[in-house]
Amino acid sequence: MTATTATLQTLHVDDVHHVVPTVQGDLTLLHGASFTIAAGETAAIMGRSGSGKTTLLSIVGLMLRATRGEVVIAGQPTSRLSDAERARLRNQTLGFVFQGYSLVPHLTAAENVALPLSYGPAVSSAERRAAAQLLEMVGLGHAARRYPRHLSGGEQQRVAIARALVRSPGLLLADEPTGALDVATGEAVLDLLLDVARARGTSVLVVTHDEAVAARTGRRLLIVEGRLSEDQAACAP
Ligand SMILES: Nc1ncnc2c1ncn2[C@@H]1O[C@H](COP(=O)(O)OP(=O)(O)OP(=O)(O)O)[C@@H](O)[C@H]1O
Repeated sequence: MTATTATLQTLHVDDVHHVVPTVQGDLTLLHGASFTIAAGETAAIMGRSGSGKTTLLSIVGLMLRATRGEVVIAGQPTSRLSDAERARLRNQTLGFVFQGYSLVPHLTAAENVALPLSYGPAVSSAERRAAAQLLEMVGLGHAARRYPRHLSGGEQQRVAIARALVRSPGLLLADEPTGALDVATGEAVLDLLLDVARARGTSVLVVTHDEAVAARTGRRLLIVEGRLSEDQAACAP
């Protein structure tokens, strides 16, 4: 891969297989998944419950090692990296949004957004300002001092989105980000996530089984029993 293509590809997944041992013998959860996400691209991974979506997202998010295949993030092949190197790359290049918000209950909204900054080098005043700005961007500047228990589900997910973007990741990974919200709130939160990510040039890979969520992204990948393909039906006129 040349340096130019590497910088244009936020993510390259090459022939990823994942096999887990079970009492009945080895179970293959992923059968050679391959795809590329370009810089600034938004895509959805769709599939039924149990098809392997979360397994694939965990591998892309460097939380799980694939049995075979390669995941290249921002031009960096990851399969041979140590756990510490993978953790560093994850903190530098990836942001995460989950269904359950996963905010720290005893920290305010502003403190939750700034939390990822504390994992790296000392926080600069510019980074603190950026965290405050992000809270404004998700429409919660007025709620900076509130604790998660005093925010609605939609508001908590907006805080989680701001937190995921605070270190300016190249790629945002979202696993069923609207799954715990009612339809209207979910749509508003997803639109916000995509708008804020686009404004910052961040690629987005969202796992969902919701057609309405997938329709808002630029591209759909379909996973059926661990086999991934482009969703051609979605591309049809
Ligand atoms: N470590 C494991 N050992 C055995 N089976 C596993 C393991 N991890 C996942 N599975 C199984 O692999 C399949 C795929 O799981 P995965 O969580 O990736 O599916 P999913 O598409 O995200 O499902 P959902 O939409 O319900 O969250 C499921 O049948 C799950 O039970």
